[in-house]
Parts: sequence; structure tokens; C-alpha cells
Amino acid sequence: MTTRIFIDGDAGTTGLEIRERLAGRTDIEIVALPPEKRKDPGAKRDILAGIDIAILCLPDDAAKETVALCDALGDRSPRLLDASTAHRVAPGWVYGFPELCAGQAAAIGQAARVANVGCYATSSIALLRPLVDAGLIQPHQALTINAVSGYSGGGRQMIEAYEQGAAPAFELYGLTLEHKHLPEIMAYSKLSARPLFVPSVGNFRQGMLVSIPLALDALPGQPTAADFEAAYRRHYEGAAHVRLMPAPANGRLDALALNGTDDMELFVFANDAYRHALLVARQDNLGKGASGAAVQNLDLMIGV
Ligand SMILES: NC(=O)C1=CN([C@@H]2O[C@H](COP(=O)(O)OP(=O)(O)OC[C@H]3O[C@@H](n4cnc5c(N)ncnc54)[C@H](OP(=O)(O)O)[C@@H]3O)[C@@H](O)[C@H]2O)C=CC1
Ligand SMILES: CC(=O)N[C@@H](CCC(=O)OP(=O)(O)O)C(=O)O
Repeated sequence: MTTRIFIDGDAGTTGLEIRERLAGRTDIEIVALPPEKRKDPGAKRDILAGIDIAILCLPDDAAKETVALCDALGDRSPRLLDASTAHRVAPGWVYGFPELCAGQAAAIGQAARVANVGCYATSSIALLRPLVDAGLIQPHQALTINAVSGYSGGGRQMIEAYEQGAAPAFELYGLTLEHKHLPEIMAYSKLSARPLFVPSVGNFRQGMLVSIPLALDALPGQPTAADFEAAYRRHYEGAAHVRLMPAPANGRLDALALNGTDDMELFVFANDAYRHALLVARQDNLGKGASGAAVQNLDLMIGV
């Protein structure tokens, strides 16, 4: 039996990448609207009533509109996988990060509505949640999260600006310190204190590094880097797409090294003399950070 899927926003960056990943799958039938009707609510409603799963690759407001169309369909609503930020901490939605904790992959598999993780959030949570669960970081710990993303993270408009040479080589942004990713980072890392989040974007299409500096003596029990590594090894044992890596001896990390993959790598750098550590997650923002994660969640939803 094939699963009928509609990708709402299939002309955008995330939608196109998902379509490419699903090309050639014989267990999936992709149902699409003609380009001139792709924003037509009536045409969307008709298609939504006849499919199994809708994947939303839309700006937040448009994603909420499609969800309202599904709500109006009642029992005929398809299951939903939303790649936008709109429902990541909303009641009734399961968070689409299978490696979050024991039972999360099964919950995604059963869910009617799944909110796909965000790119910065998935890296931040992947680094923090195992350490909070292990008691190595306390929920009220003051934390800073530094991040750099490729420009595809900003979607079509940012891609066009960079590719037309109309954007700076590197810039910090989100400097009002009100970034939209913080609610999900706090909720799923189980933090009670709001971290300082410092995102930046560079003149490369895709790739992402998220890093969290820690003064080890400020943490409970004054842990070592080995304690962090042990917690990550336990948490990600058997995970196909997230792995702990040895810290490179040259002390350098290339943000683009995982491009084209759906994987995430975690690193712990430490200097014992100063009792300083740096946690780093590396991924392709369009891979494990968006479309690769969406396909991973879709496969759980359809039981592959
Ligand atoms: N890029 C990334 O790295 C990541 C993106 N995401 C999330 O995925 C979502 C999509 O982002 P991204 O693919 O980057 O954005 P893009 O801007 O590249 O794509 C969005 C697409 O949605 C289309 N669209 C807008 N309104 C409607 C509508 N009412 N009906 C149908 N299509 C519509 C746009 O068309 P048009 O351009 O003509 O308006 C565009 O093709 C966002 O919510 C983003 O937060 C999540 C993780 C990472
Ligand atoms: C470089 C850039 O602009 N990045 C986007 C995040 C990418 C993304 O859309 O991820 P989410 O799905 O988690 O929103 C931003 O900061 O809003």
C-alpha cells in the first residue's frame, strides 16, 4: 500500500529538499497542486481531504492557515508534519526529534500531528538534554548558545540576497535577544533559565555549528569532559543519525563537513588547566536540521 503525501510549500527550500529525498520511493505517492494553485485555499482543502500525510514547508502564518483547513475537515484531516516554527511547543503536537529521549520515536510514529525540529534547536537540544537528564547541567544554569548557519537557513529570500551578492560575508543577527527558537530549546532541553542565544549567518549555502561554552567549576559536582562524553554515549547509543566524535587534534571544525548528509556530530573540547569546556554540534541545516529530519519523522509516521 502506498502512502499519499502532499508537500505544502514544495517550491521552497525545505520542500524541494524533501521532494528530492522522496524521489524514487515506491511506498510513497506524492500528490501536488499545479503551480498556479499552490496558494489557493480551496484547491488545498480538496487535496488535503484525499491524502494520508501533509508535510508543511511554509512560513509560520501559512502553516497555521493549512492547519485550520485540516481542523475544518474533522475526521477526514490528514496527519500533519509541520516543518515551520508554528507548533513546536503547541499542545496536541509531538516534537519531531526522535533522539530527544526514550519513547520519542515511538510517540512520533503514533502521532496525528508532528512538529519537525528546527535547525538551531535540534543542535542545542542534542547538546543540552542529555546533560540536564544526567544532572551535569542544572535547569537554572546560566548558558550561552553561539551558532553559525549557512544562508539557506533564511529560506528563498536570504538565498537570493546572498547569491546576488547583496548580503554581508558574515553577520550576527537576532540581537534583540528575542529569537523565535528559544521556547523549543528551553522546553525540550528542560531549562528553566532562558539561555543567551547568539545566531549568525555566513556566506556559505548550507552547514551549521552550534557551540556552548562552559566553565566547569560553575557546574554541579564540577564535572570533567569525560563525564559529558559518557552522558552523550549513553544517550545516543544506537542512534543512526547522531554521534559523539573525538575532538580533532588540530582544534578546528569545518561548518560544512556534513553537508549533503542527514547526520549530526557532537564534540566536547576541554582545557583541563583552565577548567573550560566547549560543546559543539555540527550538521547540515537543510539535512538533520530540516528536510532530512522531516523524512526521518515521516518514516516513523508510516512505520518504515
Ligand atoms: N531553511 C532552513 O534551513 C529551515 C527551514 N525551516 C522552516 O521551514 C519552513 C519553510 O522554510 P524554507 O523552506 O526555508 O522557506 P522558503 O522561503 O524557501 O520556502 C517557503 C515556501 O512557501 C511558499 N509559500 C508561502 N506562503 C504559501 C502559501 N500560503 N501556500 C503555499 N505556499 C506558500 C513560498 O512561496 P513564495 O516564495 O512564492 O512566497 C515558498 O516557496 C519555515 O517555516 C522555516 O522556519 C526549518 C528548519 C530549517
Ligand atoms: C540563517 C537564518 O535566518 N536562519 C533561520 C533559522 C532557520 C530555520 O528556519 O529554522 P527553524 O525551522 O527552526 O525556524 C532563523 O534564524 O530564523
